Formats: sequence, C-alpha cells, structure tokens
Amino acid sequence: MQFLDGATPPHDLTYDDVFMVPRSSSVASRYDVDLATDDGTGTTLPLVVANMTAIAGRRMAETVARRGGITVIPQDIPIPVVTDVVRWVKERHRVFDTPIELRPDQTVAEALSLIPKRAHKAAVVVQDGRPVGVVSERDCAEVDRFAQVSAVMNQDVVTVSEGTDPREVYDAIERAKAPLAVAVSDSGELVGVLTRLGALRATLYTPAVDPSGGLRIAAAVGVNGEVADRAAELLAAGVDCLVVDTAHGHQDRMVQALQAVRALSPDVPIAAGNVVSAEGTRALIEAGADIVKVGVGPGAMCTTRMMTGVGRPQFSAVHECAAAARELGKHVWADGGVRHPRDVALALAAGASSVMIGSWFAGTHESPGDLMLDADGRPFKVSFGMASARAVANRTSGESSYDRARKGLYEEGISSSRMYLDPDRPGVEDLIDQICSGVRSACTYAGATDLAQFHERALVGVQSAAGFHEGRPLEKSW
Ligand SMILES: NC(=O)C1=CN([C@@H]2O[C@H](COP(=O)(O)OP(=O)(O)OC[C@H]3O[C@@H](n4cnc5c(N)ncnc54)[C@H](OP(=O)(O)O)[C@@H]3O)[C@@H](O)[C@H]2O)C=CC1
Ligand SMILES: Nc1nc2c(ncn2[C@@H]2O[C@H](COP(=O)(O)O)[C@@H](O)[C@H]2O)c(=O)[nH]1
Ligand SMILES: [K+]
Repeated sequence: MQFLDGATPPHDLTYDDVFMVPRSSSVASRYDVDLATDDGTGTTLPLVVANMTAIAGRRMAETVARRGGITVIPQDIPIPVVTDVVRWVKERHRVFDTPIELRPDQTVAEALSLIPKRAHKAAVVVQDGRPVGVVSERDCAEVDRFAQVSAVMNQDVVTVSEGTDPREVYDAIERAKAPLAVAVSDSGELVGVLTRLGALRATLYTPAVDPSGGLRIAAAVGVNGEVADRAAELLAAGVDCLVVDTAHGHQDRMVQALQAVRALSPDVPIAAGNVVSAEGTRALIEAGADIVKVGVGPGAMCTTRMMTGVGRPQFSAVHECAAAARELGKHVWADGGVRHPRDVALALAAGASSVMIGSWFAGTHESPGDLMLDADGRPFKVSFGMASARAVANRTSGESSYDRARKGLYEEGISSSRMYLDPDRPGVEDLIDQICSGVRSACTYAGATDLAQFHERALVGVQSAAGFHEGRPLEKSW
C-alpha cells in the first residue's frame, strides 16, 4: 500500500479519513478476484466473526463458514458447550442450509417463534426423519396459534437429492416458483434446504473446510486462569484456530499465556491480541502468535477510548502492525470499527489478512439473540460488549460477591445496544454478499486479482470530512 504522492500523513487515520484511487487494471471481471486468505486459517473470504456472546454462536459459525469465513466462539462459553457447538458445526452440510425442523403436531405458535431464526423464513415439517411439508410465516398468518402445523404446511415441495448441482437446484426452484428446495438423502431423509439465492451463493462461494471436510470454526481463550488447559480442551474438541484475547494484549500475562498455548501445538493457527503498535505486534509474534489482532477502542460496543483516552485510529494501527507482522512472515486481523464494506476493503489495503466484524453482524437472523420489535415494529437484536457490566457479570458468576463487585468497577463496554436488522439485508449472508461485492470491486479498481496484490497496489489518499460526506448516497434531494 502506498499513500498518494508518497506523502506520510501527519497524524493517525481511521477508515473514514481515507480513500483509494483507481489504478490501471487488466482484471476483466470482479469474478476473477480470489478473496482467499494466506494466514493459515484456511478461509476463502477475509472475514472473521468476533468472539462476542451476542454475535458468535453455532448458527453464525455454520452460516459464515459455508461462505468461506470463520467464527470465533467466545472465551466465556463453557467447554462442554463449545465441544457440542464444534461437533454440530462440523456435521453441517457444505451446500445445504440447516432448516428449523418441526413435527406435524407442533403448533403454529411454535412455528412462528422459531421461523425468525432463519433468514429463509420457513421450517421443514418432518415425520420419521423424512420431510412431509414446508411451513412459512405467510402460511401461519391469520391462523389460530394453537393449530397444528400439519394443517397449514405446504406439501407441494420441491425435493432434490443431496448430490444435485446447485445450478440445477436453482432452476428447479425457479421453475416451480417455490420459496426453497428440500434436499433428501438416498433413503429419503432430510439433508437440508436451499433457497434460490442459497443455490446461487453455493456456486459463487467456497466453504472454509478442514482436511476432513468439516466446516471450520475458531474459539477464544482469555489470559487468566488455566489458559493452557482450556486451549488443550478446545483443540481436543476440534477447533481449527485458537484466539488468545484480552483488552491490553501487550502485557506479560498475554506473553505467558501465548507461550503456554503455543507449546500445545506447533501447527494450529494462533491469533492473539489486542495491540495497536509495531512493538506490541512483534512481542506477540515472538511469543508464538501467527496472527496478531489489531484494534483498541474502534469497536461499536467499546467505551475504552472514552474511559481511558487509550487506543489508536484503526486504519493507521492496522497499517503499522501489518507491516511489522509482514517483516516476520506473519499476519494481522483488523478487529473492530467496521460499519461498511469500504472499511473491509480499506483494512485489507492496509495489510490485514482478515477483518473481524462484531456488532454489524449482531443485527442479523444468525446472531444468537432473540428477534425483538421496537415500538414502530422494526426488528432488532440486543448486542453488548465483552467488557460491559453485563458480560463481566456473566463471566464472573462463579466468583464471590466481593470479587464480582471489584471486577464490576472496570466497565469498558455497552451493556445493551439495539442492532436493527436491515430490511433489505436481514441475514448475515446478505451482508457477506454486500461486503464481497465491495471488496471484489475494490480489487479490480486497484488492478488486483488477489489480496496480496491488492495490498501491494492499493493507492490511498487522505480526505476531509467533506470528502467522506461527498461519497455518501443521498436519500432525498438537497
Ligand atoms: N479491542 C478492544 O478495544 C477491547 C476489547 N475488549 C474485549 O473484552 C473482552 C474482555 O477482555 P478483558 O477486559 O481484557 O478481560 P479478561 O478477562 O481477559 O482480563 C484481563 C486481565 O488483564 C488485566 N489487565 C491489566 N490491565 C488491563 C486493562 N487496561 N484492561 C483490562 N484488563 C487489564 C486484568 O486485571 P485486573 O482486572 O485486575 O486489572 C485481567 O487480569 C475481550 O474479549 C476483549 O477483547 C475489552 C476492552 C477493549
Ligand atoms: N473496549 C471494548 N471492546 C470490545 C468490547 N466488546 C468487544 N470489543 C471489541 O470490539 C470488536 C468488534 O468490533 P465491532 O465494531 O465490529 O463491534 C471485538 O472483536 C473486540 O475487540 C467491549 O465491551 N469493550
Ligand atoms: K468505540
């Protein structure tokens, strides 16, 4: 990456401060761009879902890995639960989505409470392992809540066999004008579902899979307690990448934790953070990190900068840390503050191998929270920071009242924030589509066919607030 005219900016910059200038390009199509990462995580998209309880659950992990990214299960989740989640995610189908399953005798009320867990807004009715119908929200409108789903389900279902090419599934759905297709095994058992858009995506994305073909998943450990024991249990559970995570990553306790985790396995990719300086990056790489997590204070749920004055504008932090990591043959993830596809493109231009997203993905069907409606009927989910009073109270629930009260004083995050679902993009895959189109397009503007070339060729300028404002679309006339 170069700054325009070779200039060195006089102060640190964040995403809104910068723009990229188009360069002469021989890349004919945006589909010619390969977005795979080279940081050892095996992801085919540069996207990591942040280890936040309100965001990173099994459904998020499944959905994002099917499109090529990876999700980090938070450090606060008990090991038996993580083990279960990892097994479940690895058993998911690489092409077909996991539907909500209902028995024919379940009620419309139950269907309506479960269907919002799926962006495709339907559930499959299953008897003896075999699909017997599909029920959508529309089928349940103006029906007695205690009616059985067998009375309202649609039995005229597009059924395909497990091995059907997604392009053929697309055509079958299109021909039948159906909302989705249901896939079955040779013995007629339910395998999964695919919408028309899902079938299209299956032809465009490559899932992030481990050597045995299971979808990839990561998990976090903190720096306190029996770090190496938890990390060993996570590895035994089958996680593909470990993340050692604490607010102030450039501290002795992190170095010790990282050394202990690295000693467990020479091969597993380990990410660690957070830091925002070249010195911090080098310290974590020397202690065993393959990837350094960069970002102090940019997160949407984060109050660290307001509480402490500490942090660093994220574009400059990523740029400096990525350069330091690259000198040692290692990588960085840009963690936090991503609100638009352009931020992902700029983080990659600055040298990140992947970009971590938290709050933006909270407002999707796949985040773990329940869908709520505000007074105007707009759907949202509640998100909260991992250093918020709410998260600290959860994390310390096993400790004495005195210790909890002591820890509760250090609050550096929001406990309750409404993340609204975008009516046009309510699923995380809709956001991934948008991000990938933005990043693919940014690569062709730079004349790059992959992320290494993109980083090399990106030409970045510094803009005023008016320059940024000019780039925003106008919803009404001026
Ligand atoms: N990227 C960011 O800007 C930030 C991210 N977070 C996220 O919140 C989660 C919880 O992290 P964390 O609060 O570190 O909790 P942890 O449970 O990981 O504990 C942090 C440990 O570091 C010690 N410590 C020393 N200095 C600091 C400091 N300035 N801030 C925090 N701890 C310090 C604490 O001791 P003692 O409590 O005795 O001081 C404690 O032992 C993580 O997921 C983290 O990524 C949190 C804040 C900022
Ligand atoms: N200072 C705090 N930082 C937090 C907290 N919870 C999470 N985080 C950080 O934010 C990113 C995600 O950023 P986002 O803008 O995409 O939401 C996450 O990975 C953490 O590094 C918190 O309570 N306080
Ligand atoms: K912030």
